[in-house]
Amino acid sequence: MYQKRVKMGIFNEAQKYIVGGVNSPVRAFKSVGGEPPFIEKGEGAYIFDIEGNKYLDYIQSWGPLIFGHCDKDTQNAIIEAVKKGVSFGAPTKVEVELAKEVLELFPHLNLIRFVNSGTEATMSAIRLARGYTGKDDIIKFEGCYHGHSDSLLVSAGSGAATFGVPSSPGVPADFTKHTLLAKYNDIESVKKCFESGDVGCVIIEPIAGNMSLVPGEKEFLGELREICNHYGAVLIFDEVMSGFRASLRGSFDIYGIKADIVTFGKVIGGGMPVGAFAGKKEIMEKLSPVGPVYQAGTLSGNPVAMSAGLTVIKKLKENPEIYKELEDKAKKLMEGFSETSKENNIDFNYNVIGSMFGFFFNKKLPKNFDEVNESDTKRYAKFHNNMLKSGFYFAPSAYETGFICTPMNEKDIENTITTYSKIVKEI
Ligand SMILES: Cc1ncc(COP(=O)(O)O)c(C=O)c1O
Ligand SMILES: N[C@H](C=O)CCC(=O)O
Repeated sequence: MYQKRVKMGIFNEAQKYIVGGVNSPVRAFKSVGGEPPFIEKGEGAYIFDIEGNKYLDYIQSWGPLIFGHCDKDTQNAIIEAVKKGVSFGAPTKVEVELAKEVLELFPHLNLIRFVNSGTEATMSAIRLARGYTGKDDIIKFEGCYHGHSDSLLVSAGSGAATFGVPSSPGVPADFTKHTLLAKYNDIESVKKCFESGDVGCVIIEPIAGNMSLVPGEKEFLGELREICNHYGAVLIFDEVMSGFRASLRGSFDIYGIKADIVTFGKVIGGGMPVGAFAGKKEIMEKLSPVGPVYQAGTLSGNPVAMSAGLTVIKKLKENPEIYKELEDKAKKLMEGFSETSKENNIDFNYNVIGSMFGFFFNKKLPKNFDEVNESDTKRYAKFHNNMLKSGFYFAPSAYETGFICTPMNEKDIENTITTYSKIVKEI
């Protein structure tokens, strides 16, 4: 496992050329301290850094790699696609195949558009919803993260929460005055927003994975659907993270609630840069070139990314039993952590949904962002450092979700629990 971190100075070197040494803030380890390992390769459940250290990887590229690193089927699909050419900027058959495979799963989603990231998917979905309803105001929820587009970077979770800049400088107040903020799992706060603005759309992570893991309550999400119907607002479920992760059909399998638009990313691209948004025909047909709402992308529907995504989605559809297996492993991990914490008088609470897990050093199980913020993030930092030193790679922020992949076995989970019981006195 972990040997030692030889100081190669690559992080210093990186900071000379790349802002903060990283290309996405949370990777810089600022909230947990220390230096990020630079990763050389992955293999199944494990990653290896450039100093030869091996880590059991509970991040899995922030969710996409449900079959772990270097899954042979995904790799082969990518290799075969690359052999034919990496990009054409023209339609390809594989886009149609992936679209069919995805839409087949959701009776309420008729058309899809592929983009290159989750950020693009949510940003475009919002534009479409505004174009469709003709109303500018949107409701978003505190602690939910939908990528970094201007109107959604308000009281956001994930890296924005980690770095204490939930509403970013550089976003003009004029751009965010149409973003109304509601409290997660609190329908009264939603009603107030509807009464105070001209709301055309509501965007939510039905299973919030960017303030650690906080699931929406079924009754709350049902009421949200009703209130959107009442006001003629478009309901967008952001399932960039939970899609094909929480279960095969994401929140739809769990709550049975039909959003008007659903955004996808991560798993749908098998680790390649992909996002997508899908919705009801009458809404999606407002999108260019059929309708007037403009949206485009030079590399959108990239054949290499589509081939990776197609392979992963087909594999998941053929093996739906894996979700139960992944959930059992996640539960085992969290129960083990919980018992150890209890024995050591440490406040600990957790959530598990499918292959996703989130835990809080907190007396109670949080239901919204305010309650998440009551968690002990200093203790999380110590947890993170000690586990990393022992060869276990957890998210470098208390505001992120953890992921189980299929190559993780019982022994991996047991080793993680045993290691936690060894380091628990240090936190
Ligand atoms: C729920 C959710 N929406 C949107 C995004 C943005 O996706 P991306 O980082 O691919 O732009 C993320 C992750 O970052 C996410 O977790
Ligand atoms: N929470 C984010 C994605 O889900 C973390 C990834 C990133 O911002 O780099």
